[in-house]
Amino acid sequence: MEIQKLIQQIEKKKSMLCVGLDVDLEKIPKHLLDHEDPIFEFNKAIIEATQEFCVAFKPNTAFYEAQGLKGWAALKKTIDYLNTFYPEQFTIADAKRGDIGNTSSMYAKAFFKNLNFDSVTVAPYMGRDSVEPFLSFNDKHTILLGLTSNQGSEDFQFLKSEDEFLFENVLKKSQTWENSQQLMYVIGATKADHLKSIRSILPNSFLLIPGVGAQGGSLKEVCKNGMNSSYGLLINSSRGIIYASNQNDFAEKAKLKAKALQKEMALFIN
Ligand SMILES: O=c1ccn([C@@H]2O[C@H](COP(=O)(O)O)[C@@H](O)[C@H]2O)c(=O)[nH]1
Repeated sequence: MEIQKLIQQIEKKKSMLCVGLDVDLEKIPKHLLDHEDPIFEFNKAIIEATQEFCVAFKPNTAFYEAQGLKGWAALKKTIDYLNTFYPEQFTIADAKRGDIGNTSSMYAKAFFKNLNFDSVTVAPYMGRDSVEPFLSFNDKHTILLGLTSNQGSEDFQFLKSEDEFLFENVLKKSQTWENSQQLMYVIGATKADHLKSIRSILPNSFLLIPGVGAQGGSLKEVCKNGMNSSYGLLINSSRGIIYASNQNDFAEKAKLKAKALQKEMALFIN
């Protein structure tokens, strides 16, 4: 999907919400387990209930890979469902890949060609040649882990050299890579106090922001510090939406959570 189309959707829906489809069989309503494909049944209900309030969906592939072949099949059915019935939704495979060049090319093929996601998350640690194979897909987006939401981000991402944090160095260097205009970045909502300085490095890039809700990040702080003139944010919530209830009313409750987040975001969208 072209960025312009994503921006139009944000304007139309007054939403920057990304719904995370992190499906854990132990957390979904028990009655769904009787279905042949409980993960897909759950996703379909969540997508139907929340799509009017969001502009993106993000399955985290770990939750599907953990279920083996059945999980991968459910992931494929989910992305096909989105591409068929909601092609206006931006899709993110949260897979956090990256390897030597020829292997990265295969990861890119898997998520962009085979599964047909709009974007995939990629770890920057192996450097330029591990990321450029993803960037060679013209109509697709590579979302680089910039500053993550977890506590362990302190271990490496905040190491300082020549007055610069390692994560800042990663952001700057990645902007010199070929087709860097196709890069987006993951920045944790729990690190909202760094968003202003990140915007001085990346004034135009879209940022995927996980960590509101269950991880305690503030939506208001994220919007205040992280938006740019093209909105520039996709704000993810997974558990806070999809596990709002584990009863028969799970989809209705997810809808209410998505609606509440959209309402809060709308205050920041013209
Ligand atoms: O820094 C990061 C990078 C990725 N994530 C992922 O986002 C969602 C967050 O889920 P919640 O339930 O809303 O906390 C999940 O898939 C993470 O793996 C992140 O949280 N932080």
